[in-house]
Amino acid sequence: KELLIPAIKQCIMDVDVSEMIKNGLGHSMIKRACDRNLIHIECVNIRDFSGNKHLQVDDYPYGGGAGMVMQPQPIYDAYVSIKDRMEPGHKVIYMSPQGKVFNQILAEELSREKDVVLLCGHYEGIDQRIIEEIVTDEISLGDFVLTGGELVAMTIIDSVSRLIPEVLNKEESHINESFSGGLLEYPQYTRPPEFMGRKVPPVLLSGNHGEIAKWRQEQSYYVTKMRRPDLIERLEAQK
Ligand SMILES: CN(C)c1cccc(CNc2ccc(C(N)=O)cn2)c1
Repeated sequence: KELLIPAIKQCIMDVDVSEMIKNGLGHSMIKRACDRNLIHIECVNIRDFSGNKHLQVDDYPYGGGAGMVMQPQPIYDAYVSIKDRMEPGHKVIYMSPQGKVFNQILAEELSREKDVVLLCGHYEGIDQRIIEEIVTDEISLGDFVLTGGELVAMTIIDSVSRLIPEVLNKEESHINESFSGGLLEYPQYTRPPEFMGRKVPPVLLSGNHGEIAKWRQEQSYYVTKMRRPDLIERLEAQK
């Protein structure tokens, strides 16, 4: 049964943070998807494989310098403890500032994978040899540094899970279509019709669905042009 469950199966991470991942992902969408066996998330603690009584998983960097580096052996042993339960050819993704910047296209690719391992490093990173030995892809959320890769893993889990069929209910699933047009979202309004003296654009109250769709397309294009002209260029390059 467990092997038949698609999508994200394994997060390899540090001991004191796996609770954060489980709790952080406890919120409704992910929990509901797990309960319905649409996704399966397991956390493996690298510290359980440290091999010494101090549960040490990091060490001083060769060549000196500040910070600590995670040793290769505990990570390797943690990976070996799960790899035979994974689909052959599964990706092992290491989250680091040196990785490929994550985006919706990459999220969609990952949502089609059966099994994915997310390797969360702490400290100043992990020994290069474990990257060469087991890592297939490196992903970054952007140009900033976190204390560990766990929050990156949670972000990837959330953005990928919501793309898996059936995870979002029918109301929620329209959201994917709007972004996947490559443009940013148009402004959204709901009740009341006037708030703090600000009215809802009349077209949205007109019931004229053709006009509404036209207004939304114009707004998406305008918002994108103003805030992310790079996305417009990318769209035009694709034509
Ligand atoms: C060299 N160094 C500091 C480092 C190297 C590897 C992992 C980590 C763990 N922290 C992370 C991970 C990812 C990101 C991101 N931008 O996706 C930000 N921080 C830090």
